[in-house]
Amino acid sequence: MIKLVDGEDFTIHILNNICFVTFSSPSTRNAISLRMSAVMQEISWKSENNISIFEKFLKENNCFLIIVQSTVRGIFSSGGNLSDLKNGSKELCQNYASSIKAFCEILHSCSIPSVTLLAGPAYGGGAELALATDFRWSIGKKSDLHFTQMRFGIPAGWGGMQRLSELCPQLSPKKVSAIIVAKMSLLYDQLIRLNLIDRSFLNIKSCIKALNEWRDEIELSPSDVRYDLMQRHKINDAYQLQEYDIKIFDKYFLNLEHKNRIDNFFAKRNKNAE
Ligand SMILES: CC[C@@H](C(=O)O)C(=O)SCCNC(=O)CCNC(=O)[C@H](O)C(C)(C)COP(=O)(O)OP(=O)(O)OC[C@H]1O[C@@H](n2cnc3c(N)ncnc32)[C@H](O)[C@@H]1OP(=O)(O)O
Repeated sequence: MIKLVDGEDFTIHILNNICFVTFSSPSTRNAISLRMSAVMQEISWKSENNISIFEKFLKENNCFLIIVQSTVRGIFSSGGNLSDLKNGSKELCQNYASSIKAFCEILHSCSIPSVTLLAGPAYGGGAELALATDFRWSIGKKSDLHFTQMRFGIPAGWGGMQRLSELCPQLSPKKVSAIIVAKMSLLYDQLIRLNLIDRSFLNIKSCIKALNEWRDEIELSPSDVRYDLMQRHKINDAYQLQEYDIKIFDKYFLNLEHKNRIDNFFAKRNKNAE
């Protein structure tokens, strides 16, 4: 196991090519503290070569998947740490939201698939954190997202409003504003209907099994094709994306690896038929 962050309530480590971002603060129901945001700021800061400490860590340790999870039973996160925000001065809290936002930005913009494991509800900024990853998998059916920010008189500040429209085109910017203004919740069944929850599991064991299978499939894929495919999301223009897809298909079609894999397919089939 290789660790990047090793706090009592917030850790980031890589095990078997999977990076686990883990929140473990039962006493605050996994509220995101000022200290956690300071760590996020440090690891999200991009140096001269435009790569953050977090991305460097992922790259150097050949990470295939990023998992964001909670070890606190029954909840993903209660969002911003309200005690810290109540007691902290404006100066102390000035980088709080932008640091968490920068970390969320890396989760969905980096070239490694990311998934949040939800085994309970998320509130306010916790819901935004859950929206930062590419996928959301639910363990059980209690993974509701509660947009409670307006209870405290603020809009969502960690990129969650844009992410909602991005992940779910039927949630127009106007609909998202209405959700936030009215402190609405998106309950499990709605999240399924909106495709905001991608998979559901009865228990953690079956979820971990699926994660490991996913990891294995990624490892089995040819690394150069995988690399090229995982750059697609950086292209926003539809025409340029079409051109890119044609280019990478032509690059690999009937090359040695492609031919070998076809040979292996037939060899395996013939062996099974014997
Ligand atoms: C700036 C951030 C902002 C954003 O940008 O979006 C936000 O995130 S605003 C915060 C949004 N969060 C919420 O609206 C959730 C607030 N909390 C609750 O509604 C409830 O605590 C809960 C999460 C539904 C859990 O309820 P329950 O299981 O009944 O536990 P308790 O209420 O008794 O809480 C236990 C313990 O945890 C502390 N706690 C809970 N949430 C937070 C929080 N967000 N920040 C700090 N501490 C939190 C709570 O005070 C209790 O502590 P003790 O009283 O010391 O036991």
